[in-house]
Order: sequence, then C-alpha cells, then structure tokens
Amino acid sequence: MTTFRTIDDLEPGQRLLVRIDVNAAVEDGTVKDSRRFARHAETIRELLADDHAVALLAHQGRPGRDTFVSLEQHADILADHLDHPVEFVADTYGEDALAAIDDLESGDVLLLENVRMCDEELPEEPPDAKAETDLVRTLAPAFDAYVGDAYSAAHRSHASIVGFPRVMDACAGRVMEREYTAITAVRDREFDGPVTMILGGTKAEDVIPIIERLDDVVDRFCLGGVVGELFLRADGHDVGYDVGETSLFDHQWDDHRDRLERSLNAYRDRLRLPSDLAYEDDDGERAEVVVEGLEKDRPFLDVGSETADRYVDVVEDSAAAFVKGSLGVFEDERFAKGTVAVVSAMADSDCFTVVGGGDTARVVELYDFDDDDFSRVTVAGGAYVRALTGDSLVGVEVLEEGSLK
Ligand SMILES: Nc1ncnc2c1ncn2[C@@H]1O[C@H](COP(=O)(O)OP(=O)(O)O)[C@@H](O)[C@H]1O
Ligand SMILES: O=C(OP(=O)(O)O)[C@H](O)COP(=O)(O)O
Repeated sequence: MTTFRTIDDLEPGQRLLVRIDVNAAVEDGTVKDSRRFARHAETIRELLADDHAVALLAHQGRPGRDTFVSLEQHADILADHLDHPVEFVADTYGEDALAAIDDLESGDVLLLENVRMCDEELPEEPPDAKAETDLVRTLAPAFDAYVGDAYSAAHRSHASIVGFPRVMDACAGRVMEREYTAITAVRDREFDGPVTMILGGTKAEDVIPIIERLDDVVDRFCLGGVVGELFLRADGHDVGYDVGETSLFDHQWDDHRDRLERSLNAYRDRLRLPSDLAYEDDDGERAEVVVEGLEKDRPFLDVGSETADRYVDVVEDSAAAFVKGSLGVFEDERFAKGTVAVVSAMADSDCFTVVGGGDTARVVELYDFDDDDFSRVTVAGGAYVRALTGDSLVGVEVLEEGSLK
C-alpha cells in the first residue's frame, strides 16, 4: 500500500513538472542508454495519454566530474523510448526555460537543462529551506502539479526532489510508486516463508549495514564477491587480501574489520559464506578451488560451482529473495557463473524477487533475462540500500506529507 498520491489522482489535461532520474553513464562524452530511460518513458507515456503537458526536470553527474554534462542527449534517448518528440531547452529556470514552458501544450514534452547546473540544487538542506530557493519559487507557479518520479535520487534532500512538494500539489509517478511498493515490502515482512538476501559486489560499506539492520527480517544472507572474501578473511581464512594489482581488499579490511568480525559472530547462523572460489588459471581458463586450507596467491573472481549450487538451493527454498551486488565479475562470462546461477533460480522461482544495485542490475540484460522474470529490477542503487535497511527516503517523505488539493 502506498501512502502518497499517484498520477491516478491527477485531473487530466494539466501542466506538470515531472522530476525524473536519468542520471546515466557517460563514455567519451556520449550518454549511455539505460533502464532508467525506459522506465520513466512509461510514466511520461501515461501522462501524455491523459492530455497533460509535461516539463521534465533531471540531473546528470555532479559538478567537477566527467559525467557532469548537459541533458541534450538525454532528450534524444527519451524521445526514442517514447517514440514522441522531446524538446530540450538549455536552461533550467531562466527566461528561455520559462518561455519554453509557456509554449507547452497538451501532449508536449520538454526537458529542462541539468538541474545541478543551478547552485541551489545540491546543498543538502531540509525541504522547507529548499522550498525557498529561486529555482522552486520561479518554476512552481508555472505548473498545476509536481510529479516525483526520481526514486533513485529520493535519498537526496535536493531542491528539485524535496522543495517543490512543499509548495505545490504533488504526487508520485509510476517509477516512484512501483519501486517504493516493491522495495519497502521487505521491512513489513509480507512473506510467507524464509527471506534471503544475496549480497556481493565490491562495497563492504553498502553490505554490512544491510546485515546489521535486517537481521530480524532476513533469514539467510548468501555472501560473495569482494565482500564475501572479506567475510571469509574475518572467519580466519587466508583470502580477502590484495594480491598483484588489486586494491579492493586491504583498505576495506582496515576500515571495516571490526564490523565484519562483529557481524560474523552475531549473525553466524544466518550467514552463508563461499565454500569454493573461481580464478583465472595460467591458460586464461576458469578454475576453481575449495576455500578450506586455501592460500590466497591470486585474485578470485567468482564463487565456485559448489557455492553456486548451495545458494541456488537457498533461493529455491525462499519466499522472497533480494540481490544487492554480484557474486563475481559477471561482466566476464567466465566469472558470471555464480551470479547467473542465482539470478536464474530467482527468475524461475515463484517467490518475490528483487534484483538491485546500480551495476548488478545489468546482469539482467547481459544474460538475456527479462525484467518481467522478477518482481522488480530496481533502477536504484543508494536509495535501494537505504530502503532495504529501513531508512526512510526524504523524497518519499515529502510526497507522503504533501497532497493533491
Ligand atoms: N571477486 C571480485 N573481484 C572484483 N570485482 C568483483 C568481484 N565480485 C564482484 N565484483 C564486481 O562487483 C560489481 C558489482 O558490485 P557493486 O558495484 O559493489 O554493486 P552495485 O551493483 O550495487 O553497484 C561488478 O561490477 C563486479 O564486477
Ligand atoms: O545514480 C544515482 O544514484 P546511484 O548511483 O546510487 O544509483 C542517482 O541519480 C543519485 O545521484 P547522486 O549519487 O550523484 O546524488
């Protein structure tokens, strides 16, 4: 059950300001298409069917980074997904933007320039302070209502996320609504059987809080990836060290050793650790070795087959399964086995399944799964982790507090 209004509650034919999140990878200046564009296109398509005029507000990158670019290319990518023109204006709330907004008619879509080019957008401040910014005070009167659809940025107290709902009629778009519904389900424990989390990837600081804070609602945590190796190290195995060129392990061990050891001791009965690991042998082939008695003299790039089978069994016996972070370097087919085995088991299962993590969700298209194979493939990274651990998202809170007149 959602606790905010949605686009179903809008009267048709309105002038809408719609905050989306199409923050994307940028390679050599080229903006890469992603699931985020396709998902927001679904919201926009529904709004157009109801004769609304739509102005889109979004960000890309952060000032000072290579990914901090204009949204001009984003307009073309969105237009392709929508099969409908998306006008772009290289201005966010100045004269050019206001003139373009003024020209908007029912069925039109306009994308405003990268909102992080406005100084007032980024500093994290409470919603009421954000509502006082020139950005919000200038744009709000030009619209009938605000649609918050940027779930993956809803953990940020930025002007375009939290300022507008303070001063305008506001509701959630379809991306916000569906992500919220799928991801908050874990806290409310709506499952009739064991809940499993597959936790891997490279970031211990993402994974440890999930274990610490969800120990009461998750029955089994299956660990892999760099994080799995760090837990093996905490368990006294001779792995989870940097060897050769890697610099993934030792600094994380220094930063998180206490929490790793504490989690292992506190939740040992719920944690499943890899029993074998895979590596690249001298011929460039995948090879495997059992963890017991192992000496780490090479980088490990995946969990082994025995571990994959054990985790598949756990998923098959679950009422709900969530993934955050991959079990190995799935981008290389030789080391995708663990991740793909577990994700396949989720796809084949009737249980409630969420695949998440900014990088990890790419396994879905890389290995020919379909979004519909899962209850949810989330487009959120940081927001997914926060929601999983029960943190509220400020961008959701303002929608819950606001209401349509
Ligand atoms: N053993 C490993 N060694 C190096 N990288 C790994 C290993 N296991 C997983 N990874 C990497 O972890 C990444 C996904 O995890 P991460 O970026 O932490 O999570 P998220 O999906 O939340 O962005 C993948 O790109 C994968 O290549
Ligand atoms: O891509 C995003 O977050 P994510 O990398 O956690 O998925 C959002 O657009 C938020 O961007 P930010 O982390 O620069 O505030």
